[in-house]
Amino acid sequence: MTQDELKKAVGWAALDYVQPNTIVGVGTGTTAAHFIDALATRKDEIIGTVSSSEASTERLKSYGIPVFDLNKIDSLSLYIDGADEINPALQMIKGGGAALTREKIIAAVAQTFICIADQSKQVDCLGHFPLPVEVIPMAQAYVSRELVKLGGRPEYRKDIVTDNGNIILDVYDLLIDDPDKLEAAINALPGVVTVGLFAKRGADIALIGGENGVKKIFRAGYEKIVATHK
Ligand SMILES: O=C[C@H](O)[C@H](O)[C@H](O)COP(=O)(O)O
Repeated sequence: MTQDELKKAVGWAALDYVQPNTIVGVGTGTTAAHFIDALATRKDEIIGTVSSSEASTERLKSYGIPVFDLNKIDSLSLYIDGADEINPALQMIKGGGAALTREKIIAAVAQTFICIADQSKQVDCLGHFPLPVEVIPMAQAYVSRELVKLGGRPEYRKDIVTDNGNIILDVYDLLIDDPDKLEAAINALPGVVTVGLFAKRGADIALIGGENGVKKIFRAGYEKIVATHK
């Protein structure tokens, strides 16, 4: 199977976790796009969605799926999104598509975060994928110097302005042996909007697509959440 076929398999597998009469949090990227395609087949059962990017909002709306303002939502039971890397503790690097900040906000609101990814995203230790950091433009040089002090090699991502009007620094050569500590350290730098390290709030369930089908990995306590729709 191609990587895109594996992404499609997990995007459609996630559909079984969607409950009728709920609002669904929708992520960004090529894997999340497959989930949106799947969700469109059940659009009349759900109330609507909240979206983590303009790109996903556009795709959702192209199917006639309502997209709500997160500020109008009291609670969110489910968020489904991809990842660039995921470790055995279900901590992730995200932001390859520059949507990390809105993704992190929705992940924080959601009761359950299901990560959908093909098997190439599974790693023992995070950091092979360059770590995206969303930065306010005037802080680019300062934040870059601080990221070097933290052991990384930041590179400005050319031709990208985030949905929030900011820039992305991709940080290479980081050995992320303590994801919680690094997430807190980078988020504390003035000028940083968000780091794409999802350590404190990782995924609760991972659906990993491989040659032998979709493997499910649960954070302790989340095994009780089962796919109910068939
Ligand atoms: O900013 C983008 C997101 O974090 C994506 O979920 C991540 O980059 C994975 O994307 P894809 O599903 O295209 O591999």
